[in-house]
Amino acid sequence: MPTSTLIPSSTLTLPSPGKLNRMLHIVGRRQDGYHELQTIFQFIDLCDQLHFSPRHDGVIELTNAITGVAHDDNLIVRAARLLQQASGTRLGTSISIDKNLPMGGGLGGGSSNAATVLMGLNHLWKLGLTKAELARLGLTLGADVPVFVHGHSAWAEGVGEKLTSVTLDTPWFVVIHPSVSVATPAIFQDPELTRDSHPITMARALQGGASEWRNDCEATVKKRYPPIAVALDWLAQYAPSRLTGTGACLFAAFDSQQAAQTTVAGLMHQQKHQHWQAWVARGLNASPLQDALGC
Ligand SMILES: C[C@](O)(CO)[C@H](O)COP(=O)(O)OP(=O)(O)OC[C@H]1O[C@@H](n2ccc(N)nc2=O)[C@H](O)[C@@H]1O
Ligand SMILES: Nc1ncnc2c1ncn2[C@@H]1O[C@H](COP(=O)(O)OP(=O)(O)OP(=O)(O)O)[C@@H](O)[C@H]1O
Repeated sequence: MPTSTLIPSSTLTLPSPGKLNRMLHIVGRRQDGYHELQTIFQFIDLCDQLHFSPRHDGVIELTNAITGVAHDDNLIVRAARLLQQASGTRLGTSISIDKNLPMGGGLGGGSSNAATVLMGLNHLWKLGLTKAELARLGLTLGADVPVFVHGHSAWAEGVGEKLTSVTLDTPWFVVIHPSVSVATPAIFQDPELTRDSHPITMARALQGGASEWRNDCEATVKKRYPPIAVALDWLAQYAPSRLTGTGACLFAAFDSQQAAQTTVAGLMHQQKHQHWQAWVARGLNASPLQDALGC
């Protein structure tokens, strides 16, 4: 690429955090097949990093491919093109990514990348769209995009787009990926999935607290993916363990960083689980993306 197509001195690096569903109830199914949820989202400090270089020539390109995702299907490219079309800007961008979040892991990595692109390019291209407008655009890319635009821990209803900010405890989490890949659509299509949980109020959900929280996808995911059941049981020896989204990642909350690190260190010594990935991550109420953009 000739360097003259880049706009000088305007490169930007922004974080793209993961999320956990601290609880997830499925309370119904819509005509279009999507499910009505009640969930509590919390961000974690495990992040991808996106690097943006705006361009004069209108081209949108991701300069380093993500294995297994075609360039034009990548949510990064799709989000940038969507915003370009919606705003009518003639600017483009080159984007590169440092990928740290496991794909298809229930941490919302693809959705978070899309939200970081919408927020980052709205800023770099000086478009002036509101968060509500960006969230509406983002929802067409994935049900989890709006919460990453919203940028605060939230109680969510609908398919996850009706958001109310909440303030949660911010424990240290152990997050485990038991190295299996879960297909989200297959879980939501499973006839045995619990999809008739009684709706509860936000106040009741928050009062219930961590020990009461459950994920309605867990039974179906455990049945279809036995290694996830093994990992949930392993982690439950140390603290109540739960699935995030439709998995494959699962997590447990600890009071201190050291307690979480000791648990991960114990896991690393177990030969039979060495193929699992594990992280210690801090729960956050404000998204690092909002902090980076100062909003
Ligand atoms: C389960 C969660 O991770 C909870 O945060 C999300 O709701 C999933 O969000 P996502 O990965 O952004 O999901 P999408 O890419 O929008 O949808 C993937 C597929 O999951 C199913 N799906 C997703 C969300 C939802 N509320 N109901 C559904 O039935 C649909 O079959 C859809 O085709
Ligand atoms: N930039 C991207 N990063 C990750 N996955 C992407 C991206 N673009 C497209 N995808 C596709 O989206 C799928 C889901 O990715 P993602 O990491 O968001 O899943 P997830 O963590 O399970 O999300 P959720 O919790 O929202 O279900 C991937 O398997 C991949 O095929």
